[in-house]
Amino acid sequence: MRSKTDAPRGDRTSLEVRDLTIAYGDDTVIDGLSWRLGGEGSLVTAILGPSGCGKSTLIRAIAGLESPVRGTVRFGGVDLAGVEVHRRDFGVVFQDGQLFGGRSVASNIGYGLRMRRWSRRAIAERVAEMLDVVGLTGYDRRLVDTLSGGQAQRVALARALAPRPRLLLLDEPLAALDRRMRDELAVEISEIVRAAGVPTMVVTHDHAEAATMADEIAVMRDGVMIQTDAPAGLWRRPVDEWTARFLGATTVVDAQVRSGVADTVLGEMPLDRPDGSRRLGLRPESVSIGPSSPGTDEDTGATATVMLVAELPAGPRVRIDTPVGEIDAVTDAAVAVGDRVRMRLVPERVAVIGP
Ligand SMILES: Nc1ncnc2c1ncn2[C@@H]1O[C@H](COP(=O)(O)OP(=O)(O)OP(=O)(O)O)[C@@H](O)[C@H]1O
Repeated sequence: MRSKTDAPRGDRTSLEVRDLTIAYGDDTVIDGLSWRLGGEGSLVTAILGPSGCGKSTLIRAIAGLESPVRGTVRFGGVDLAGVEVHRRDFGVVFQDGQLFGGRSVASNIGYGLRMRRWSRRAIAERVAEMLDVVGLTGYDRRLVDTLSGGQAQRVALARALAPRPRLLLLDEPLAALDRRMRDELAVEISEIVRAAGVPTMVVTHDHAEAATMADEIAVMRDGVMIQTDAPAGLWRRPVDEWTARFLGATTVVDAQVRSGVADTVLGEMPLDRPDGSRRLGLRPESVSIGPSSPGTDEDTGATATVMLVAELPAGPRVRIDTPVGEIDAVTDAAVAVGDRVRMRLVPERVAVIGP
């Protein structure tokens, strides 16, 4: 699909906000945020956070679409205050693409190039190249109004990347698409921006989407960056209970760590942490159940009763009654409602909460 790649431009770590404060009237949405985009080796950063936490506000402020009450947005060390949106050299894609209706695909993709006064020939070449990159070769004359949602977002991405921006800002680019198209396009966007070598910030509230696209995820809550980490680090070591639950932990249990073993009411698991108290975040995949061995399992207390069995595409999901209440778990064994079962914690699927 792609024939050429663009040379990386700009310093990957050079977008930075300092003491950024944004308000709508009396409502301060971001209050003194200092944050830098992109850790070492990271090209794509996802901002993940619940609805209303200020993700779009942040990306709009970086794009120059919101004016800070206080603080700065800097790129490459340069304060962008007073630098107009189109002079920031950032590509932006919104949820609904915001294509220019009544115009062709080629006209949309060439927009930023005409603004920059590229020659007609250079524009035609770049548009053809971008159509190839986003898999829409042959669509140049199509009116954008006739495109599917997925095609329209591809055109929006091509339009944003055509002028070779130094930063790409994606605000919920897949939110308006159906699940299958989202999954497909998340992979494609990730491949395209990596081939282009453009540092990218993508706002989403979908965990899977964030993990698919990004090397690094920043969790935002009430205008504050709570934790920034690679996806695996985030799932396994959330900084606090709120983050663990936001990332999908449905149950939080206390554990006593002694000599590399964490002991909980749901059973034990190896844990390479100093002796002491810990809290563990569990999602359904963190607990696996199997047949109980009467007499032995009962001693450890790690038994439960099956309340419900749901046959999901990824395998059976069970609801079990445990000493900490009803929780969801997974199983490979054939179990039925009412069965007494043994619980096993799956260490690599358990979130260890805290620094
Ligand atoms: N133009 C505006 N005028 C007034 N309030 C606004 C405006 N835009 C956003 N807000 C408010 O600011 C807060 C943060 O909104 P923002 O859109 O940045 O959140 P978000 O994290 O992107 O949410 P979502 O995931 O739902 O898009 C919300 O309370 C929202 O109602």
